Amino acid sequence: MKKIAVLTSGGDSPGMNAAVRAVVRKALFHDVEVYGVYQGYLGLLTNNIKPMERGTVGDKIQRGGTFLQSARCPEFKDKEVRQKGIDNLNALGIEGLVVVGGDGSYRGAQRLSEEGINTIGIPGTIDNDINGTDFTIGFDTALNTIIDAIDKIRDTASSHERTFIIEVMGRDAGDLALWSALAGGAETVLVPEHKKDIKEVADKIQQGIERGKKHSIIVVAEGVMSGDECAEQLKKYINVDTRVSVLGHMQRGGSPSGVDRVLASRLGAYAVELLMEGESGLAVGIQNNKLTKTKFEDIFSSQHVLDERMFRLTNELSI
Ligand SMILES: Nc1ncnc2c1ncn2[C@@H]1O[C@H](COP(=O)(O)OP(=O)(O)OP(=O)(O)O)[C@@H](O)[C@H]1O
Ligand SMILES: O=P(O)(O)OC[C@H]1O[C@](O)(CO)[C@@H](O)[C@@H]1O
Ligand SMILES: [Mg+2]
Repeated sequence: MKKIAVLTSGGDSPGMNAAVRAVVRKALFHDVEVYGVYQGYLGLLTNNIKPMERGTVGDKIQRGGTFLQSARCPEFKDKEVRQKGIDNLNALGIEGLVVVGGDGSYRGAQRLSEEGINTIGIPGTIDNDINGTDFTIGFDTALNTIIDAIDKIRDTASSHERTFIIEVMGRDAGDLALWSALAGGAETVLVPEHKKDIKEVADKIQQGIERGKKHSIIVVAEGVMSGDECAEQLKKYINVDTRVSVLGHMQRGGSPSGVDRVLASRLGAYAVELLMEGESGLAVGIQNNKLTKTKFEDIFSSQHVLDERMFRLTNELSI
């Protein structure tokens, strides 16, 4: 393998730059040429592909976002459209591709691998919703951003004896909501994986007030309902002063944590090693602190599941 390329795709996540840096530096270390594809799969189609040197990824490890930029490119699901991207890679003599992204990006990577480009996925999403890895790059940073917000909101919630509803990201996956609720000491967490009766939530808050609690914090994943809707529903059962905080895209930004930088560096280098060994159609990950590789078909064979023990623990500790 003499030439490879790397791209970032889907929602950006802190640590994507560190992953790209690792891919570039590891490849150059082994005298493999590296290209950067800008704007994810869209850049493959528009031929926005440029050679990268060691210096291209200098001063990037600490930066949030992705300097390669990202895109949602729905037309990439079309085989004929994808062929244009494959032709662009072939024209440059690029034999291997590293895709840093989430589950949707992996679908595209799987197709490319079936259609003749050796492709390896790296899990880069704040959602932590990918099978085959305990953690995705960006989850730890986003989690800490949310915890910081919860801690600050708790101060003002307590001063004013208010119930705060904090809406966090997660359309289908409750990991960010669950982990932040546990770490932030929230009273209740609402995740897409579990239906929860709002009356039960209201009863719990009422019991807390009766025990002398000065504030309550509810973390709701956006996929369950909006923070405003949650407040509306709560009002049907309990008369408390509520406020809603929607954390939004701030959760996706910021300098990556040490954990995310190290994870990104390890996974980026491992992806290059696998390409050099002629591997394709799989994604790298970390399980029990060991680097692992999993075929895309195995990753997609089951749904990502929430840690049920952690879910129960969060409820037990917040009573
Ligand atoms: N079935 C598919 N076939 C080919 N390409 C796909 C497919 N699904 C998604 N993609 C490509 O992957 C891109 C990213 O997917 P998506 O928007 O779902 O984000 P993601 O990678 O899951 O990241 P995140 O969930 O963190 O935002 C899509 O815009 C599209 O270009
Ligand atoms: O930036 P966009 O396209 O609005 O996407 C937001 C979504 O992306 C994610 O951050 C990552 O998939 C989700 O948690 C969120 O719902
Ligand atoms: Mg996704």
